[in-house]
Amino acid sequence: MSDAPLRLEAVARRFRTEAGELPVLTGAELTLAAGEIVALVAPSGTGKSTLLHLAGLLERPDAGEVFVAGRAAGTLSDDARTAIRRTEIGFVYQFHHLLPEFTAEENVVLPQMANRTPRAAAQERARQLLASFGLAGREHHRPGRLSGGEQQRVAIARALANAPKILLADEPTGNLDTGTSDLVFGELLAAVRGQGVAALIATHNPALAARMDRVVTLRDGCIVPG
Ligand SMILES: Nc1ncnc2c1ncn2[C@@H]1O[C@H](COP(=O)(O)OP(=O)(O)OP(=O)(O)O)[C@@H](O)[C@H]1O
Repeated sequence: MSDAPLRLEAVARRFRTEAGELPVLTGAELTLAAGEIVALVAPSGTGKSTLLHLAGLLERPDAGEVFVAGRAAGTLSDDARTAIRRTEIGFVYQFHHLLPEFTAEENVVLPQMANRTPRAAAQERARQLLASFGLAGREHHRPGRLSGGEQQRVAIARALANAPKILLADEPTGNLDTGTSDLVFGELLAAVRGQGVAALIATHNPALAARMDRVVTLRDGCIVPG
């Protein structure tokens, strides 16, 4: 399935530490089908964030290959990888990483303008996305004036702003209380399903993982069914 949105082929990554070489990933294989939502559930320190960084072209593997929409990323220049990241991939982190001096709307507009969307169209999409997350009327609030759940909703809207094919999320509701986490996570899943985005979502929460299409884990640096 060469045109799957995301495919990892024998991906390996090791780090040099004071204690010696640490082989974190040793041959990770994963294919995300179009619109498929996969939970990545694995103990702390087994390489979930490392895997997401490689899948998102933020880092390069020591061996193996990452394919985005069938295109091998390894041979591409950093600029070409940045362009793919901007157009094809959305990221959500545990902490929202919103720009504090910009409003909610501007935080969703900026990645679109970086992608050459005209401002008016970007604003329209930002308003629609924010409204779909229940944030109508709060578009002009800065992150500091929003609750934790609202901030995370803005971060999800921002990740979806450029209509990516792939969403990568690292504990996207991990800093919220249980009730808010359940709500925001449900909204994230609904948005991802509604837009047909393929998603790889790391979580420690088995109840959240059970709401996805498939669960995988990491064992000895490889991806296995969870
Ligand atoms: N840049 C780095 N240099 C050295 N070691 C690193 C580096 N990045 C990650 N590691 C190590 O690689 C291992 C995997 O880290 P990673 O952050 O991918 O795990 P994780 O499964 O996401 O953990 P958590 O659930 O705690 O976030 C850890 O032992 C970590 O200390």
